[in-house]
Amino acid sequence: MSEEITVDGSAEIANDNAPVQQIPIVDFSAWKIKGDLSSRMQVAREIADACRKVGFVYIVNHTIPDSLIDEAFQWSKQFFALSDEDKMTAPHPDGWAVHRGYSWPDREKVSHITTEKDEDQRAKIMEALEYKESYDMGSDKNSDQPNQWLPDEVLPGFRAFMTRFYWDCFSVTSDIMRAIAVGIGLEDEDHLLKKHSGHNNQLRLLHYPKVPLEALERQTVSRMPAHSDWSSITILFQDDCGGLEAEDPSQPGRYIPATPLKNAIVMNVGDLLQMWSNDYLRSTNHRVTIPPLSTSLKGSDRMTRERYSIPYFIAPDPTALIECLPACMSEENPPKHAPITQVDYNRMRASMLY
Ligand SMILES: O=C(O)CCC(=O)C(=O)O
Ligand SMILES: [Fe+2]
Repeated sequence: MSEEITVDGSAEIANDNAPVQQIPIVDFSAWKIKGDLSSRMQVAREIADACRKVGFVYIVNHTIPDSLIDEAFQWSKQFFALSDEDKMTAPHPDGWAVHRGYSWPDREKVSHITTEKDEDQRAKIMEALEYKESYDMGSDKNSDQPNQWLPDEVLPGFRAFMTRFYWDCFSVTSDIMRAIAVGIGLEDEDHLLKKHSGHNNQLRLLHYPKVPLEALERQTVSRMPAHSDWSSITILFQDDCGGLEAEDPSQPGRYIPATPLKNAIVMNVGDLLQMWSNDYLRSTNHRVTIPPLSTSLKGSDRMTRERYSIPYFIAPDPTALIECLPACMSEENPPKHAPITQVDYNRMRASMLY
């Protein structure tokens, strides 16, 4: 038996005191059956529970068809297979203010915002080459973050597909946010969603090229250093390479592999939802490191596999105020964070990235 903290910060007795060792899997199919209130509640509770204990959850039987996910990865592969010259027709603008377009290897510095606490490790992370390339997109209606599309003749159909995929991702994440709202006891399932028009989200294609395993082992090269996301929530699709890991909140410094599960959504809580919920839900640190099935070669010839992933970050509208939800505070558990707008929080975090 152990003491557990409830949504308003009071304590209750619970049986489950086992160390968190894996990322829970939630079957989302019952959420879609509108009349079935008790099954919907069960899904909502399972997701909220995972967000509280681990901050990461696999969601299966969601509404994004497998064929669409496959197609997204095919487009991503085609994009990254373009010549450097072609990719550079849509470069990430200088500076941090616009986070759109193509970032070549080591351009974006997640090391600058790493959550790694060990001093020696931090020093290594700062020196390592961040060997990933990315392409970021958003809503065409977001004038603060203008898209950097490729000229259509460079990859015909790419823009149309990605625009559609962006809104399909928003549709499923809207449902996930509704479930989270219900799961943490909010009366209005749209409460969180009301601050999210969808125009401030970010769809990102990521490619981690193959790299000598020794370079990752010696940490002269990194894939993605440990960090938290500054979204409300993030969903992610990944190929079968592996290497994504989430820090175990109950054992800081210990990482749990987010082993690829075909077509599952990997969902994680971002900093904003953690702040909204007064730290009840966890914005868990995560990183991309050596994939488990890395090599068939020997010595310095050993190569890791290349890896593709597609995260989608949900953010509230820029002027939305992130302040503690009344349901998540009490006299004994007052708000832990000063209210802040999305745009201010984003500025604080993004300004260190480029
Ligand atoms: O590539 C991945 O699996 C993780 C990406 C990620 O954490 C991010 O872009 O914030
Ligand atoms: Fe992340």
